[in-house]
Amino acid sequence: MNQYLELCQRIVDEGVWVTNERTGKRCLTVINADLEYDVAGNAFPLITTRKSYWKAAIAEFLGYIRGYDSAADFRALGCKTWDANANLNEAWLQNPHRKGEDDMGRVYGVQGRSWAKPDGGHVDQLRKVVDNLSRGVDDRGEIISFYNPGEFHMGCLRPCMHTHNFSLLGDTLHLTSYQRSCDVPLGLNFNQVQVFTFLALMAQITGHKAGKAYHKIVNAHIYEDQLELMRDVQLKREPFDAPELEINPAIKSLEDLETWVTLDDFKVHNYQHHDPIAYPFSV
Ligand SMILES: Nc1nc(=O)c2c([nH]1)NC[C@@H]1CN(c3ccc(C(=O)N[C@@H](CCC(=O)O)C(=O)O)cc3)CN21
Ligand SMILES: O=c1ccn([C@H]2C[C@H](O)[C@@H](COP(=O)(O)O)O2)c(=O)[nH]1
Repeated sequence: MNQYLELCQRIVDEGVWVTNERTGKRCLTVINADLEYDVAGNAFPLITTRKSYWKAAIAEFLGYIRGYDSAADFRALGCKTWDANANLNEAWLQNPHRKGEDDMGRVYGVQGRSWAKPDGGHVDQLRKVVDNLSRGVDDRGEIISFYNPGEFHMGCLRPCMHTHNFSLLGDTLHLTSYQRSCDVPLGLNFNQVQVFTFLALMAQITGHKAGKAYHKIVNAHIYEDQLELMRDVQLKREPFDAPELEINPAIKSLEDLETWVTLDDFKVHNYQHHDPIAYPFSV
């Protein structure tokens, strides 16, 4: 929690104003942040200085694992976070590749599970990583990348957390995740949960101990309409200790994640938090 608050404070103290053309808003911005999560010690990186809707964050990631491309499928899992990008962004609404209501196009999970090959067919990046790790193999390329510049024009948003690189050291699995752009008040609250949970889940289904997750962020920003709430409300609060995440031990394979797993298979213990803060969202 302290590393999150330190990043927020650093943006407030040292951030530079940058105008963002896509949203038409100014963002207070810093470059480079390195966060670390102790998955072995189960210190779940939930924000405690406001109420965090962690279930929606896990639902969003489960949708990526399943390769979803429709905001309706995300809603059915319990997460509304793609409604705006799928249905309210003017540039995407006019894009000829948009297949209709709720379509997100070839983003995130679509690239992770079915990256189109130029010579035909598709690559299932996640399946390959799961298969290798399950056999105890780390070929130094256990990478799942959502970042496909050749198909940016076919999706509603370029992926922000774009690459996940797994590493096996002995019987312990580690994860390094890369993020190009980070809405610190809203997105990071979710992304911390997702990096942590992805490592915990992958260790569980490939039969390894979970180690550390390293989260590397390039452009970390606070939108102009979020700044006051962050500086004068959230940053004035004292954090509580980290809660713990419990994952149903019956989840044993990628097929389990693809088929029957729901948010009921995840529980958080000892989550003490301050009141909710409703930050404005930029489409
Ligand atoms: N500007 C922007 N920021 C983001 O963080 C973001 C995007 N766009 N577009 C794509 C996804 C969608 N994500 C989102 C979208 C909405 C919330 C959000 O509104 N969170 C609220 C309430 C969540 C709920 O009730 O489930 C929050 O208080 O955390 C969070 C992440 C993260 N990403
Ligand atoms: O997982 C996510 C997804 C998105 N974001 C934020 C970061 C930016 O504020 C916007 C994306 O805008 P771009 O113009 O494409 O950079 O969404 C996030 O923090 N986490």
